[in-house]
Amino acid sequence: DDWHERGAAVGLRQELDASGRPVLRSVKKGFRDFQFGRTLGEGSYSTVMAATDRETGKEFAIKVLDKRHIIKEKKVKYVNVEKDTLNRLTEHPGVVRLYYTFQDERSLYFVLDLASNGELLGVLKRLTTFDYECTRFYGAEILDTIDFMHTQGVIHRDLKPENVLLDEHMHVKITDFGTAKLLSPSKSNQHPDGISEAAELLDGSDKNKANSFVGTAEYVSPELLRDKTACKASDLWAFGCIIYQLFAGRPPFKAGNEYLTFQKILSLEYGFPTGFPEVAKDLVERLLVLEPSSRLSIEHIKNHQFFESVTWGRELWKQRPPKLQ
Ligand SMILES: O=C(O)[C@@H]1CCC(=O)N(CCc2ccc(Cl)cc2)[C@H]1c1ccccc1Cl
Repeated sequence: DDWHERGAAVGLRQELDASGRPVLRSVKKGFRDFQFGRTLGEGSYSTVMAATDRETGKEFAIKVLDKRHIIKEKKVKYVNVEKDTLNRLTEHPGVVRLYYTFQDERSLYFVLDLASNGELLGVLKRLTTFDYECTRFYGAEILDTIDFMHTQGVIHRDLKPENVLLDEHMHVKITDFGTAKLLSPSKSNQHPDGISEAAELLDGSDKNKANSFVGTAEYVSPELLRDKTACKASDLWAFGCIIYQLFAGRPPFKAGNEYLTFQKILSLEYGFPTGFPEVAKDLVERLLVLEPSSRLSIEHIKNHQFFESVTWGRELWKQRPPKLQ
């Protein structure tokens, strides 16, 4: 892999074995190779720290998990899901990249991209709401990334503005895949081809349905609440909530406590504030639909009038993001 080439290129001291043959070892690094900096975020099972590679000066975000806590809370499965998901989702600009992992007796470490402009939620809170152009641009980058995840057979299951990070150029980097659902390879790279996709959605018998996990109250889908199953369309429900929130400055379903929020979701109890753009309203209304198979597919969302002027694909990520004001 490129770590060896990189190692050779920068002239790392080359170990030689007894007979003088170069010992090829992965240039994977460990705790001592980094200068740890500020804490970027605290999760229930992890802490993310900024860290600089002492040798190259490159900055990373390192997610640190305490083994004892993970084992005590029976979350070992999530650790492996996050690693396997990130390893499957390489090479897309909208997904935070996992360079490598390492461990010591106490902790596990994930060496990730540093998205230096933090969470989309933070920017939204500072601005209160996004204008049409910014909502369309960030909505497009998030949708393009969801499309990539789904074709790779990954359902994120906890999409929300806190999990949409912004890199140094203000492009989207989606993170936090510990609660993702990896579909079996057969169900991965298909676009909604009608029969099998619809069947997977409708009869709920498909074994790829997730269970025993509920995302963040405001963005959780009705099917997850009703029958504890998540499917690709569950990410599109969350996408609808995010588009609504960028324009309205708050999520569509929010009540005094989780139970009341769940009730609003299951009864589709939400409204649009005055001034909510009609075209965006139409899109959101076709995503916040109780029946998952009746929600717009990604292709239909891309062709919706709201995204009329967007050029999808690689071009999207080469554009300079609109000024957030
Ligand atoms: O899959 C891997 O990359 C290695 C394989 C070898 C290994 O021991 N681990 C750690 C396994 C593990 C997972 C959870 C806990 Cl709480 C403790 C150990 C894995 C690991 C190391 C560092 C970070 C994450 C993981 Cl899953």
